[in-house]
Amino acid sequence: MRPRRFAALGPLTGRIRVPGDKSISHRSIMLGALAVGETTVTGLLEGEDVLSTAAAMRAMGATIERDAGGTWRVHGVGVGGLLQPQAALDMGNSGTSTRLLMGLVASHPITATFIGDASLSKRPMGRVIDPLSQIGASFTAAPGGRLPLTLQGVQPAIPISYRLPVASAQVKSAVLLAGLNTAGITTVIEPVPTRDHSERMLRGFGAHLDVDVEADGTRIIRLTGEAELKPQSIEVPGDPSSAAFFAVAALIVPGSDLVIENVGLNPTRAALFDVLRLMGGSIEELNRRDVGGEPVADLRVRASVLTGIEVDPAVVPSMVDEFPILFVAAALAQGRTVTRGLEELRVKESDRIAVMRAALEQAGARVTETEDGLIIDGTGGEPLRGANNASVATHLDHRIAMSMAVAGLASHGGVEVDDTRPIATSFPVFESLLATATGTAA
Ligand SMILES: O=C(O)C1=C[C@@H](OP(=O)(O)O)[C@@H](O)[C@H](O)C1
Ligand SMILES: C=C(OP(=O)(O)O)C(=O)O
Repeated sequence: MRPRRFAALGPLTGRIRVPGDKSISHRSIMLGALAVGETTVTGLLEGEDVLSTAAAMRAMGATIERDAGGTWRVHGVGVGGLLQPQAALDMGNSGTSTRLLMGLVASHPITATFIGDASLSKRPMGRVIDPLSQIGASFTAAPGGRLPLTLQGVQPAIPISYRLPVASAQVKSAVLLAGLNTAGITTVIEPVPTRDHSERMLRGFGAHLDVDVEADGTRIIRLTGEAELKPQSIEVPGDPSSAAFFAVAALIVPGSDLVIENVGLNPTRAALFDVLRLMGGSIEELNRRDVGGEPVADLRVRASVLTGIEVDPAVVPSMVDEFPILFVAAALAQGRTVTRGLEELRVKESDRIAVMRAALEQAGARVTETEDGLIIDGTGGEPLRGANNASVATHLDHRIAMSMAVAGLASHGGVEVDDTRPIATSFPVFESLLATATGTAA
């Protein structure tokens, strides 16, 4: 454990740049590892989750290297060319690595064992075991469909048409990635749209993929299998899910005026910024442009008086990882914020509804937990009391650790986070950027 106390550090000012998008970074490595030739990636997130993906793709035959200038070079094996890994694939804390790689392995004639840390070993894998069993892969898993899990892939695999029972980009992506090495057309029917990086990037790498949108918004995604992927040169935009912590910190710490550069604003990801604006947050988009086929802007965020709102459950998939930090904003807002439709938060790195309720209460916020969300009565801009002497429990969850760190910045007594190590899974430079933005760097 590496505990740290976060207390008021003064306003956040100047300009910062957050690391590359985690979802796009995972996919850059995976698709590069399946292309024939050299894919180059700049701005890759060098967080533990993405490094777990890279290690696994190496173990299955790809060559993946970082040059001195920070560019990553991936030499792929070609679709169908993944090799049998010689040891268990350690996925660490990363759900995305596990579920997407299960999809890849499922349509190759290889067997792989997936292991992970205590948090990942509690997370449900049945949601990918189900469709991947339909294509013909077989599984032995710990009770409840959890890790450790051994997957025996199949060749030839059966092309399926699969309707997603949960709104999950990971499940969608697992099925599509399995479809890459499956003859025929693999179809995913997505009643509620989720992040579309897999679709964009599969097309970018030259796969044949069509998306039809029905009148009610259902998306029908068809991928033609036995694809030949062509190597790409990828520039990864900054991660909106990382920018979120600094955006909320700048809104709630009086006197802040911060520019966060190069933030990816794909509409399937960026709903937090819209919700914060609806609450009265001053978030301006500067220099809107395109980076690697994704919309990007610099965000200028100024301290603001926030007002509680009812968050429309329809936006949940477009900000699914941002609720912990939204709860912190709500705890400092004037009036009540109501969130619903968050049941998926209970199966992330921790049960993010229950864990944030406990942590925010400990810091002095007024919070009520419901089955599928939190109701928060904010302080109206007054700092929180702080967590006194007890540290808040983060349960190996990076987003809880960073959210409660930000809560500490807007508290009288500070907030001690019990373990800051998990922050390195998605945002290894979080603490150093915080020091930069608050002018407290050594
Ligand atoms: O596809 C992805 O890259 C991700 C999808 C989301 O998970 P679910 O698909 O399980 O909602 C998200 O929480 C995760 O951080 C990254
Ligand atoms: C849920 C997350 O990631 P993963 O599912 O990849 O562990 C996250 O980063 O908040």
